[in-house]
Amino acid sequence: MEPVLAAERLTKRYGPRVAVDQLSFSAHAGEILGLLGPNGAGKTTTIRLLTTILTPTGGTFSVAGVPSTEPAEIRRRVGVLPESAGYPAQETGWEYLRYHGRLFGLDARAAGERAERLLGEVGLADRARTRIASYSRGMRQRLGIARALVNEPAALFLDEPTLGLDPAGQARILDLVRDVARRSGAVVVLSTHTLHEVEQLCTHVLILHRGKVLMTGTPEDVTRQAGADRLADAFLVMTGEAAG
Ligand SMILES: Nc1ncnc2c1ncn2[C@@H]1O[C@H](COP(=O)(O)OP(=O)(O)OP(=O)(O)O)[C@@H](O)[C@H]1O
Repeated sequence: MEPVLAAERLTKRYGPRVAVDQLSFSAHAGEILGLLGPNGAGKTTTIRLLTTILTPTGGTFSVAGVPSTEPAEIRRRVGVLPESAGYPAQETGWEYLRYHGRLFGLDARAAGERAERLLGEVGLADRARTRIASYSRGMRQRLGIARALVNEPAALFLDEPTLGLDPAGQARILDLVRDVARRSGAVVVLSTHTLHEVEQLCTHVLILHRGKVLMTGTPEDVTRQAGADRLADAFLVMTGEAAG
């Protein structure tokens, strides 16, 4: 089976600083890949490269077989919830999603229907016609995930999707991500600092440190390879060793 997402020595430099250093990995349909790493490890830069917001300084990647040399085509196949998304407060959730559907070329009716369906999928059907200004943070995050799904992407990127949410809000996002991966068959890549979230949700993990891949595999593989009992301990062992 061809990977949906593949990176080969993907690199991003800012002057002398290497934010992402020869990153290679692949992910297949239905996988949920957790990007882990301490602050500054390169998680956000990786997501920005793979969604074509940034241009690599080295290496290549592909999404659903489309090479990184065709960024416009990649953009049609990816969805992203950025680290801190802004929303038009005066619009309703439905208007917001319909607008994005139109941007991706749906006609008014199809875009309206897509908006309706997605709002249902993320548990916002009853708030479809209220202004985003009245949405809680958790609701906005779910709206952001719906927006990222408007173009039915092959790869969905979520940058710290549960940041700042209470435990119930976090659990709701995790259930939603699991549902999306199962229903759509998309590869989901999410960055997080919450290790128990990764243990509960991710089929694979990629641990980054100073822009390099320290380890990759299933959460169980990574835990075992680090000689730890829990992923959290494995993470500390690896990033601690690498830093020391
Ligand atoms: N525009 C930029 N100019 C210069 N350096 C940058 C820029 N963006 C990121 N960096 C550097 O690249 C490295 C990786 O940053 P990145 O934001 O990708 O890390 P991260 O793993 O997402 O961190 P966090 O967990 O804090 O969000 C850091 O050293 C950061 O300072």
